[in-house]
Amino acid sequence: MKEFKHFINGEYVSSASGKLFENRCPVDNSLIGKVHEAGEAEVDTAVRAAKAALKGSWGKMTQKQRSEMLYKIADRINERFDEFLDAECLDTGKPRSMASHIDIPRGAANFKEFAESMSHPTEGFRMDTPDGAGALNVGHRTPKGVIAVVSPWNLPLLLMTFKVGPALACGNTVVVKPSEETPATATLLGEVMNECGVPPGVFNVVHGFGPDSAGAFLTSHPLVDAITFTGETRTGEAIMRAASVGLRNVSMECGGKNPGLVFADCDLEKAVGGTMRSAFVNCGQVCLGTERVYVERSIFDQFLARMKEEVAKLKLGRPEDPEANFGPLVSLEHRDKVKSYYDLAREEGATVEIGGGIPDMGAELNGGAWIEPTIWTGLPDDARVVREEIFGPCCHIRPFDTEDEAIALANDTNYGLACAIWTENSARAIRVAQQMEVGLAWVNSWFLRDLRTSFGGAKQSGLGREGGVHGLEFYAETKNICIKL
Ligand SMILES: NC(=O)C1=CN([C@@H]2O[C@H](COP(=O)(O)OP(=O)(O)OC[C@H]3O[C@@H](n4cnc5c(N)ncnc54)[C@H](O)[C@@H]3O)[C@@H](O)[C@H]2O)C=CC1
Ligand SMILES: O=C(O)/C=C/C=C(\O)C(=O)O
Repeated sequence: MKEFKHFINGEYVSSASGKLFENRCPVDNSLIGKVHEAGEAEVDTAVRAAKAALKGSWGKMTQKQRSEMLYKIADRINERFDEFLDAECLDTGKPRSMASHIDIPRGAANFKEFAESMSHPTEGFRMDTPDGAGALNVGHRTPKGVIAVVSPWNLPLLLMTFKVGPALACGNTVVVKPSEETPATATLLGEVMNECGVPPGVFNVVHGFGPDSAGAFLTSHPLVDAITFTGETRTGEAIMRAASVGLRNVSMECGGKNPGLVFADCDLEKAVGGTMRSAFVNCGQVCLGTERVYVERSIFDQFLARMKEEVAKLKLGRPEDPEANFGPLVSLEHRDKVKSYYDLAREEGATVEIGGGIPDMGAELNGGAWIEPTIWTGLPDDARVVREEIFGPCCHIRPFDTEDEAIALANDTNYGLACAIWTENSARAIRVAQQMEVGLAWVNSWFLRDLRTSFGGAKQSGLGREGGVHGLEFYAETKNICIKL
């Protein structure tokens, strides 16, 4: 049986308390291994190691040397691709076909893409002074310090490295608290760090839960300088409260209840294909996923019929099944949550167009966290199923009559992460995208990611932007140096 230890100061260490928790595979609920749960002592050791590393050889490296190290990390992840793939698929149950195209390549790319972050030009202004000699203002960046990275289970390696990459590129050190559901790839990354010569203390991992556990101990640790988080909005609020002590900076990518807007002038097959992906890929466990679909009335029946045809074709199966494109949810606990929304949808008056239950996967897999991909129609706009993030393979499809109505419906939410607009009319696409209250508006696409672009949410979907140079605002401290001439 596997044992997942903390990675602190370049070494794998157990918890002094001897506390362990189980890590189970959602495919069949089999036991993968036991995970050490960090107490305050391990978190403190990790944070202090990270603090000390800032002053060691890491802190003295040039930007070029750090970039070279990040390239090496990316290359090493790619060399150990299959180990990362196995670990991610075992923890999450997701199809290998998906993880090998998205999770692991992006996990590596996140180090390469952000390697040069700090070399982005800083601002400079010459100013006049009364004596006529003038002064020069030069922006100067320094690392922020120890960054706490609290990451979720849906795209474990991808979302963790999306934070670790730029944090290291900017010269910080990190303490990662991966989700308790998915400890494997963060643990494996420790080996890669050592193989690439990353100095001890630069990258640390502590395992455990949120409240009264590693997550809370880490985010309230006074030597943590900033916290980056991806997960549920309510967890984000708890972390902000912890960060308010000592006025630490936070970057938050939180929940979504993202709309898809399908206009009659769309390319129907593109819209169906894109909406299928946005609602059902990764079993609907993507914060950017579409859970509300608004379709212009004249094509509503046709669109719905095509979606049902495509859902019926989804092939549920084990990660290694080459035909399977749909895995289980991450855990039985999360399955219970999603299933409770399936039940609620019926109570709220939905028509279940397809799915709505737990599939019979056969004796070997029935213990797993399987759930049917589901489409509903007929719910009122104030139904909880239409308003709350479910984070499962489901969507509600509703007709609209005018562009203004579609925009109003789409924006009628506390969230504001992403949207997908389907139309072949470019003027409409731009007009609608500009009015969407979101951080990410996709037109005739979804989850198409250029890592140089800004990433983050509006309203209760997040705080701040990461990605490209936008991450510099968070991962680096900018100081203005004013030189009197
Ligand atoms: N990418 C996203 O936007 C994600 C959204 N979710 C949403 O959140 C719901 C709940 O899933 P969870 O895994 O429970 O998400 P969560 O937001 O509770 O967990 C995310 C991370 O935060 C940590 N955490 C939890 N409470 C904490 C606290 N008080 N202080 C510090 N760290 C804390 C967790 O251990 C985990 O590492 C899902 O059903 C889904 O709706 C979940 C995962 C990812
Ligand atoms: O492409 C990214 O950087 C992130 C994608 C997905 C999420 O953020 C998420 O599901 O949380």
